[in-house]
This record gives sequence, C-alpha cells and structure tokens, in this order.
Amino acid sequence: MVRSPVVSMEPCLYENRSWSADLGKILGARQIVVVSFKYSIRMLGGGKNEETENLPLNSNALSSGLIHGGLDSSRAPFGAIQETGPNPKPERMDKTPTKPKGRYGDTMLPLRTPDGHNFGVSARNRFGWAKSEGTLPASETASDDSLAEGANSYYGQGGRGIGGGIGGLATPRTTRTLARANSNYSESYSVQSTPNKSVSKPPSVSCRSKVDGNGGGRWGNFAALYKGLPSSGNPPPLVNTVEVPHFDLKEDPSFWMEHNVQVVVRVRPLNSWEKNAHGNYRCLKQESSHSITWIGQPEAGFTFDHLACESVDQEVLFRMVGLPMVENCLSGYNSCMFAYGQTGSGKTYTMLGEMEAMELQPGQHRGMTPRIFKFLFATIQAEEESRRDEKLNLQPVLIPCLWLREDVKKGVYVENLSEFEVQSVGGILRLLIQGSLSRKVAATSMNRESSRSHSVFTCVIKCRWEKDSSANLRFARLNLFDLAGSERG
Ligand SMILES: Nc1ncnc2c1ncn2[C@@H]1O[C@H](COP(=O)(O)OP(=O)(O)OP(=O)(O)O)[C@@H](O)[C@H]1O
Repeated sequence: MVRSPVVSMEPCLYENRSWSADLGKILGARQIVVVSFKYSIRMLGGGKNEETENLPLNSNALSSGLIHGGLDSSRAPFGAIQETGPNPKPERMDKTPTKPKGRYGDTMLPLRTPDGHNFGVSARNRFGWAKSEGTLPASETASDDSLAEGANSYYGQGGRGIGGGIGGLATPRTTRTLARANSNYSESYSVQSTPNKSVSKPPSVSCRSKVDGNGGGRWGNFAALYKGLPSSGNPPPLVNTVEVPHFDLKEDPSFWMEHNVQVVVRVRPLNSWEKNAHGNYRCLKQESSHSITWIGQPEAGFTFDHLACESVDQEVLFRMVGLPMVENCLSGYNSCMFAYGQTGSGKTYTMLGEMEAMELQPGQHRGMTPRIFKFLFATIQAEEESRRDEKLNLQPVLIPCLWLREDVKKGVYVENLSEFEVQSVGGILRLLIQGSLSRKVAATSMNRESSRSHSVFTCVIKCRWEKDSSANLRFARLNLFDLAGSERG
C-alpha cells in the first residue's frame, strides 16, 4: 500500500508547472480537464453510491460543479473555418465569430444526458436537471417551445451565456497554464493553481483524541494500515465522516473562460478487502471542496482545484467534467480528460467504468467515456434534425490507441493510425470495448486487474453546415486518457 499518493501526485501536477502546459501543446488542446485520483482509506458512505440513474439529483451536488457556464463568443474556436462560394476553400481561422444563439447557429436544442436528463427544457439551474420537469424520457422529441426556452436560458441575459442548461458552454479565452489572474475566483481559489503543501507538525495527543475519539492507539493502527498490514489492537478509529461540499463551483459563466486546466481529485470508496482488513476508517480527511488532509505523521494538507468525495458518483462526475467537454468540442475547441494516479485508485473505473456496464444499456457504473459518447451522439442527432435546412453534418471519427512518436517535421504523431468512422454510440462503445480488451492488464499489490498500459481515446468531431451561401467547417478533438497506474507512492 502506498503511503501518500498526494505526495507523489504533487510534483507531477504542480511542482513541474509546465506539465499541463506541455500536454496542452502536444494535444493541441485549448482546454484540458485533468481528473486525478487519490487513494483513500475511508469510511464507505452508507450506500450513497447506489443512487439510481435518471433521477434528478440532489441540488447541492448540482448547484456546484466543474462545468462550463457560458459561451465565450469573443474567441474563435480552434477549428472554425468558413468557406465561401460554390467551391469553398478555407479562408481564415474565424477569429471573431458572430455570437451564435445556439451551439453552432440559430437554435439551441434541449439536451439530455445519456440517461435522459433534459438540459434545455427546464434549464432552471445550470444543468437543468434539478427540476423534475427537466427530466424527460430520452425517447421524447423536443417541441419548439422547449427549444426556445432552452435557448433563452442557455444564453441568458446579455447573450453571455448566463443561466442554466448545459448549453451554458464556455470556452477558455486564452490558453493558460495553471495560473489564473483577474478571475472572480482568484481570491477564494488562489491556492488552486499553486497548492500549498502545508506540512504541519505531528498532531498532539489531544488532537488525536479529538479525531479518533478513543484517545490513543490511532497512530499505531494507522501505521499498520499505511503499510497495507491488517491493524490489530484497538478498534479502528473513525475519522471525521462529515460530508463536505464537493465541486464547489459557483454559477459563474466566466469560470470556463478563464480556467483552461482544472484538476479534480476523486476519492474512491473503500473496497470490501480494505474494509475487512482495516475496518471503516481512513487516512484522509476532506476539509473543504478544495483541500484535503492526510492524517499521517507529519500531517499534511493539500489543495486542489476540486475534490470529489466518494459520494460523487459517475453520473455527477460526468455532468461536472464530461459534459462541458462535449459542449466545448462541439463548439470547435479541443478538449482532454486525463486520469492520473496510483494503481487501484479508480482511473479505469472513472474513465471506462465497469466493463459489463458498458453495454448500451445505461448502468450506474459506466464511466466518463461511454457517457461522453452517448451524449455526443444524442447531441449530434438533435442538432442535425433541428438544422436540416443548413445541411448540418457532424462526423465523429474515432482514433484507436497506438504508439505516440515524435518527429522533427511532423512533431508528435500517432504511428500507424487507422481511423474509424462511426455512425452511432453503439459503434463507439464496441470499439471502446475492443480497445480495452487489447489493453495489457496484470495484477498489482493493490489491484487485481491493473492496467499496465496507457489508453488514449481520441475522437475528432467534424462539423459542416451551410448558411447564407457559405459553407462552414468546424472540427475539434476530444482526448480521453486513462493512464497506467503508478505503484510508487
Ligand atoms: N468511485 C468508485 N466507486 C466504486 N468502486 C470504485 C471506484 N473507483 C474505483 N473503484 C473500484 O476499485 C477497483 C480499482 O479501480 P481501477 O481498476 O479503476 O483502478 P486504476 O486506478 O485504473 O488501477 P490501475 O492503475 O492499476 O489500472 C476496481 O474494482 C473498481 O471497480
């Protein structure tokens, strides 16, 4: 068992500041969402993970989150090209696009998550799922009224994308590294980009008593746990189990215009082996939605952009980090989700989910990738239907996992890449399963089915439409990474 994954994570994510910027360059991404993980020994949250999909979520979880809040019309999408004339040629990168009323043009459709959450219709809050009237069966088609309401709420006042609905799509104005200036969040989040590793002295006896409630023995037990050995002696102490707010983002559309790279640390629940071996106690204490303390010797506190405690299930996480990426891509901006962390910490669970749950039927353990593609296809279909007159054509092209090479002329490229054109979410999921099966898997001390290879799932989305006798072309890449786990703490 690794001692403190936070310690190992920190140098990678923060001390080497160019890490995420370099990644952005390699991928050509204008926005990167980084999902990171922390191994946790903690109490299982009383069945909270059993939440059924397709139900409106608890408003606390919904009102806060890592999601785009508004459309930045002042910045050109990465891949926007306008073609003119009967034989159109790309003329220029569209630097000052006219402010669209919808994602690409005039209409804004009500959108649903893969599980049927409807975004555009209710749009009372940011995502439109807090209100029951916003949840419709996925098979229902949208009415014109709902389109209008969706469009209004999407762009809100002043056309800056204020208000509800996932359509509250914002894209970062500039490519940034982790630093953020002049942000509304700069004060309260000032530590996000430059997290303080506040290593304090070993806690005093009174502090231990307060934490574990049994006045002693805690650190002995913890030391055993820490090394992966069954604890013995005193009963396992309980660390603070109070739920803290997670995804504490405010309803501020400017957030995603000013923050390109965000790091989310997800804490997974204890598994049955850990509970049997160590009981229900944990070595991490979440202090707030941004900071967490490792209760070791010495105690150490860490701050991240966002912390997702174990009660954040796949659906919530998807809405917070996955859904904005789809929106971003459909607007022509590259996006990337990157799962990094210790072996057994939950990267594959987050990115792919459990394999048996990856069939077309929605399952609560499906990960970000199938959810993202299901949502992507639903959105494409809705857009194409609503904009038939513009001959809107959206083509996702899937690029499977292969070797990354670097060439003086070509730069970074993927060798022997074949591309598959896909027509449905089923096609994508089948390819995804095929790719996952050819992934090297082996047992580690912490994970019986540990991914021993990196997985990169790339989808290029091309969008072509005609309007006012000109043809428009837009394209973007969506990169989803599930890295092989590190066994080092
Ligand atoms: N949030 C979660 N809720 C429930 N179970 C989880 C969660 N995260 C991970 N798990 C479970 O923990 C185990 C390890 O997760 P997973 O295989 O995703 O780890 P990993 O980080 O990908 O490991 P490796 O790097 O070794 O491949 C799996 O059995 C998975 O189902």
